[in-house]
Amino acid sequence: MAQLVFFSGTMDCGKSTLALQLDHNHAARGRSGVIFTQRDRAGADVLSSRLGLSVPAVEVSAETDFWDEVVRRRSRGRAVDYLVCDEAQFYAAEQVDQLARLVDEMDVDVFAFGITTDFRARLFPGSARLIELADRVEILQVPALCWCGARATHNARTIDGVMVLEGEQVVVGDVGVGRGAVPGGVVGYEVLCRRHHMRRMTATSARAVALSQEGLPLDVAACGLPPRG
Ligand SMILES: Nc1ncnc2c1ncn2[C@@H]1O[C@H](COP(=O)(O)OP(=O)(O)O)[C@@H](O)[C@H]1O
Ligand SMILES: Cc1cn([C@H]2C[C@H](O)[C@@H](COP(=O)(O)O)O2)c(=O)[nH]c1=O
Repeated sequence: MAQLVFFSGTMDCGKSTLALQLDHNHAARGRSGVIFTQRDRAGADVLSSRLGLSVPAVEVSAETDFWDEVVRRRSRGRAVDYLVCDEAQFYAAEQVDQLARLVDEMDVDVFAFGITTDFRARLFPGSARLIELADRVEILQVPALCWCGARATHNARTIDGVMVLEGEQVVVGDVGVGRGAVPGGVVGYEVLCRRHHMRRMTATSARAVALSQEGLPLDVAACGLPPRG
């Protein structure tokens, strides 16, 4: 029986890499799939992983109807056994409904990949609907890490290096500083554990605190402050 599976996590935890691996393994067994993505950092019509692999993909827009996409391909005689759907956090709730319908009524496996929450720790619409509808939500096995060494569970946005909690929900960018831009400055992202997301403590700000405490009779290492680098 086909399934709707949501592989979820923070930025930079290996989702796109896993998407490419799943596609490879299913294709190797003669199954026929279609790869979709939206707003990949590498540009339109491509699914890219930070490990260096990228493949052509169908760009999802607000007009995309997944049901129609599959019907069109099948009516041309092409098999569609599964869909790989990357950056699914950006999909509309109705598009996730279409994916669930494809699983139930056309027996198409859907493997969706996306970040759960935005920089304010609020669910994206696509992720919220996937959590509501998926047969399974899978958390990736190799965790991305916060600067303190704990598993990263949240995504922080920085503008000119400073963590922010205001702004548009969608700003394409990468972990690290300086790979996206908004009118107010240069956007970066950093993955953090919940404790440090709630304290607005990025690696940079934690290092600044550590420096300001230098010379105090405090065991800084015991406080879990980040290494200098
Ligand atoms: N140079 C590298 N060597 C080994 N692993 C790397 C390297 N660069 C990135 N990675 C791995 O790739 C992961 C990011 O993969 P990617 O699929 O692009 O993430 P996501 O789609 O979740 O944002 C990192 O968590 C890390 O494990
Ligand atoms: C937290 C957050 C992220 N984004 C964007 C930034 C990236 O372009 C993607 C996530 O891609 P990844 O392959 O998982 O790294 O989402 C955003 O638009 N808004 C946010 O709040």
